[in-house]
Amino acid sequence: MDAIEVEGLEKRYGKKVQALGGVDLSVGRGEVFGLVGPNGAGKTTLIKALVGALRPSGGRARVLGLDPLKDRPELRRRIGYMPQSPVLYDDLPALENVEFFGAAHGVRGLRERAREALRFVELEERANDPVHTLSGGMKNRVSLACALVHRPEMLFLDEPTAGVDPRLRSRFWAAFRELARGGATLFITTHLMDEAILCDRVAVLRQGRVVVCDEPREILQRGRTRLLVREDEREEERIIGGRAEDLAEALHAYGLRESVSAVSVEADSLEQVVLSIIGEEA
Ligand SMILES: Nc1ncnc2c1ncn2[C@@H]1O[C@H](COP(=O)(O)OP(=O)(O)OP(=O)(O)O)[C@@H](O)[C@H]1O
Repeated sequence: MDAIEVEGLEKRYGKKVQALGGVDLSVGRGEVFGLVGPNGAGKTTLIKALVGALRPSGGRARVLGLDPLKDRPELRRRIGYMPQSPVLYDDLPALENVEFFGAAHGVRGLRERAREALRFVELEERANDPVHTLSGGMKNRVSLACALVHRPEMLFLDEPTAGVDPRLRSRFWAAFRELARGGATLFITTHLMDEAILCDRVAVLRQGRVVVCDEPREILQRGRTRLLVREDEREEERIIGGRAEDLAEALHAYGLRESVSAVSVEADSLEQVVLSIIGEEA
């Protein structure tokens, strides 16, 4: 059984807004799964539906084999959820915030486990500082510690690195990979394609529908490659497909003649490919 199974999931807000228009996707156990898409595409709505924080208007969702609404108490014990904006008690020390979440999950050996979670996000030395004295990035790290204090099998992270500096971002991603190596499944929304590329698979959501769901390198192959060849005094530019085979085929024509003095290749980035997919769909 997959960690997440979603079929035809719909969510309407009132009569006008259809936030999810029939989402189908599945996420395997131990996978690091990325969800990308423009503002308002429905990413947060989908996460909320999966953690049992809202009632879908239609379709079906299973997380760890459970119904997010009917089985919410059990689901909450087994998943961690880091919402888009940290929900923390500003006046309480970082450690007590983590303990609060741990206590809600009935964690045993609470103090030690909360310390361990803060150590994991490298904030142990700020454990006793009130949250309002921490920087934005540090608050995000406390929020991540709160989401994983009960060692969940599955983590939902809604833009966990928004407003986080590049060094800290790479630390977060190292932490995500470590959790996945330990067997956890991660479901992460992001706007950053250099993060999406680190996921095992990525779904692109647009206007409440999944338009692509694949491994990043497969998505990249949908892009275009710009080939520039200088031969004698002439420079020739060709646009070819994004697969390695497309490049080989295009180069056959030149046979690496000595007169070919320079070849340069520019492949679309994941961001360009995703933007063109979103554009095509529009
Ligand atoms: N509580 C709500 N009531 C009414 N409309 C809502 C509500 N929450 C979200 N929406 C609408 O649903 C759509 C999807 O919103 P959602 O927050 O899921 O998008 P998102 O992909 O997470 O966006 P972002 O990248 O900006 O965080 C948007 O049109 C949004 O305005």
